This record gives sequence, C-alpha cells and structure tokens, in this order.
Amino acid sequence: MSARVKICGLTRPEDIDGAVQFGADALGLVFYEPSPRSVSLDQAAELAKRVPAFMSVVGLFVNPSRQEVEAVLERVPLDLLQFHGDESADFCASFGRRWIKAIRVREAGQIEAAFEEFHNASGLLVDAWDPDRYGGTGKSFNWDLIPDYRPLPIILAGGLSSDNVFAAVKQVKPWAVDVSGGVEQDKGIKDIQKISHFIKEVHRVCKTD
Ligand SMILES: O=C(O)c1ccccc1N[C@@H]1O[C@H](COP(=O)(O)O)[C@@H](O)[C@H]1O
Repeated sequence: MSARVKICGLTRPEDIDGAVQFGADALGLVFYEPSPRSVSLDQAAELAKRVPAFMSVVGLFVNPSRQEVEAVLERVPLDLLQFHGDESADFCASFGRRWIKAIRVREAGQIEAAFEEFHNASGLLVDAWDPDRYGGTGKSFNWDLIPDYRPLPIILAGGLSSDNVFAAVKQVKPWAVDVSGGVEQDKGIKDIQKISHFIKEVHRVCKTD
C-alpha cells in the first residue's frame, strides 16, 4: 500500500494544476504571514476553485486567533485544518472541522504523548524541530523516533524530497507524506517536474513491496 501525498505551500494556479495532474491527494494553503508561502484570502479562494472533487484542500495555520481561522473558513472551502503551532486540542477541535496536528519532533516519547493529547485529530503530522521556525524548514529528523503503534494516522514531513521519500516511506510506512521545500524552485514557487518525480517515488514503494 502506498502513502498518500500532500503538497504544501502552493501559491500559483499552475502549481495547483501540476499537483492535480501528477496525482497529489491533498494540497496545502498556508495562512501564516511570516511564511514566504503565505496566501491572501482572495488568492486562496481562487486557488481552491481549481481543485477537483475527491482531492483535499488543507489550510495550514500557526497559532492563529479564532477570528483568523473563521475569516478563512468563510471565504475558502477547506476540507481539513492543519495546526502547525502550539495550539491546544480543544482549540483545534472548536471549529467543527476535521483537523490534523503537527508536532516538531526532537526527542523520544513526544509522539506517544501527542497521540494522547490530540486523540480527536484526523492525523498526527510529524515534522522536524527547529529553534526558530515552526515548519517549512527543509530539515528532517530521526525517523527511528516514530513508534510502530499508531492510534492515529501518521503524516511524515520535514525535509522530504524525491531523493529520500522512497526510503522514508519504506522505513516509516506513514499514512501520508507532506512536502513543501523539496518540490520548489524557490520559496513558494513549486517545480512541476519535482512534484512529478516526488509522487512517482512515493508510488514506486508499493511496486517494490
Ligand atoms: O511551509 C511553510 O512555510 C510553513 C511555515 C510554518 C509552518 C509549517 C510550514 N510548512 C510545513 O512544514 C512541513 C515541512 O516542510 P518542508 O517539506 O521541510 O519544507 C510541511 O508539513 C509543511 O506543510
């Protein structure tokens, strides 16, 4: 069984179209202004219109206010909320939408604790820890810290690219992988060939199983 693929940090219509064409399962829009991949409400509404049925549009937030999330939900048809900061489980659940929680992994036991704390999530996204940034760092972490017992689907992120995603999926067997920097030509500007190669590498895993 292959892992699903989320391509995050899309800002241009042509990148959405490329990710759709090459078989991504989910597309991420960043609503976090410090990120070079951040999109405005108008931009996000236009990008979301291009996404066909049976593909998910995911909204990424970092420590947003309730009003910020509600303003996005009024304008953009999001299928899933991704909380990538220090949000509580109660806050994440309070919008009546499906949500996933990202944690930044740096030590043993953290993932097990997060399974408990965020047990109502639709998935736990595991990313690399960085002292200065919440995500989109291009850094990976020690995949041995990911336990075999998984009460929630694991979404593997952090420094993935077509060079390492085959090995990552083989070793970790995640429900899904999430990539941003590894499929870009510049921050917020995706590279369609890299997206295609990345997705092919993920799908190649099930052919070798
Ligand atoms: O993409 C961003 O700019 C970003 C900003 C703040 C929090 C998360 C962000 N992106 C997410 O980070 C991980 C890893 O990204 P990368 O592949 O290492 O570049 C991924 O889940 C993105 O969705």
